Amino acid sequence: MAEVKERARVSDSAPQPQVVIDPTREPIVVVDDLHIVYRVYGAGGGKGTAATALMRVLRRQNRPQMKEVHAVRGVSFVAYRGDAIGVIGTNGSGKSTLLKAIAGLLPPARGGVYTQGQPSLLGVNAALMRELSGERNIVLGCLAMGLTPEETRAKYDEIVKFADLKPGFIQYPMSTYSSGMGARLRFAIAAARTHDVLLIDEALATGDAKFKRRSKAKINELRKDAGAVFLVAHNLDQVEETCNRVIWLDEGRIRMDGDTKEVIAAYTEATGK
Ligand SMILES: Nc1ncnc2c1ncn2[C@@H]1O[C@H](COP(=O)(O)OP(=O)(O)OP(=O)(O)O)[C@@H](O)[C@H]1O
Repeated sequence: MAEVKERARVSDSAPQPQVVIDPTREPIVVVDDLHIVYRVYGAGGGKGTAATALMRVLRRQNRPQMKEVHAVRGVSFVAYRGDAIGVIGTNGSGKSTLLKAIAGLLPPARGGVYTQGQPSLLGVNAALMRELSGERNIVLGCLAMGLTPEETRAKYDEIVKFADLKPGFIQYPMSTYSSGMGARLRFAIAAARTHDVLLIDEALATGDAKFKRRSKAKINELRKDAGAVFLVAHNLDQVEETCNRVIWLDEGRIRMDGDTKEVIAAYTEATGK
């Protein structure tokens, strides 16, 4: 496994660490001074009671106030071919936002994301159709990922086997699945093809121990062909087992980026988790 150069730990107020470029490896994702800002309309206008609404009318504030949430604040790093990067941090530190931005689902307020190839975001909320059967979702999911009908047919059995649903469930609507079953099927579909950049957001959190073991093996397999894999997870064991590098986000900024064991040790010490 290629060595990832480590960056120094920084305090909250200090500027974020310099990006260390490794010219011997092929860059797959370049994130350059990325800022993501959400705009929340209606925020800051009190508790939304009739009285506050009346005040707004009297003050001729027709539009509710808008609040900005600066979720990612100047994040920069380079992910190289073969990297499996765990993204960790406390609730609200910006992990999911960073993944969505890499997937191209959120426009940067400043800076940019450059990827080699097409990023695929595999999240617990991945867009499968709840009212359709698992069977139909496999076919639609594969076609949506760009597989041909022949490739879809060839992959079908492997997907069903990997999802390992209870007998018969593959013909039932996904609305009848437990959250764990849905997550397994989504993961199985996404794992059916190789991805240039694979982004996994807590997808494995709902699986049982056996599924977690199998999905870890699958991620390692995907890693061989993928450009880079990103994994957001609260379960540090899972990150430790799967990733060769970890980015620790703190209030939208990179606190540390480097070797998995060292970053997790520093994070555990700082947060007591
Ligand atoms: N759609 C949204 N609109 C407004 N603010 C948002 C939205 N999504 C996230 N945020 C805010 O952006 C910040 C980062 O959220 P994000 O979900 O990226 O954090 P996270 O590290 O993934 O959190 P968690 O561990 O709880 O999943 C938080 O302050 C959150 O409240």
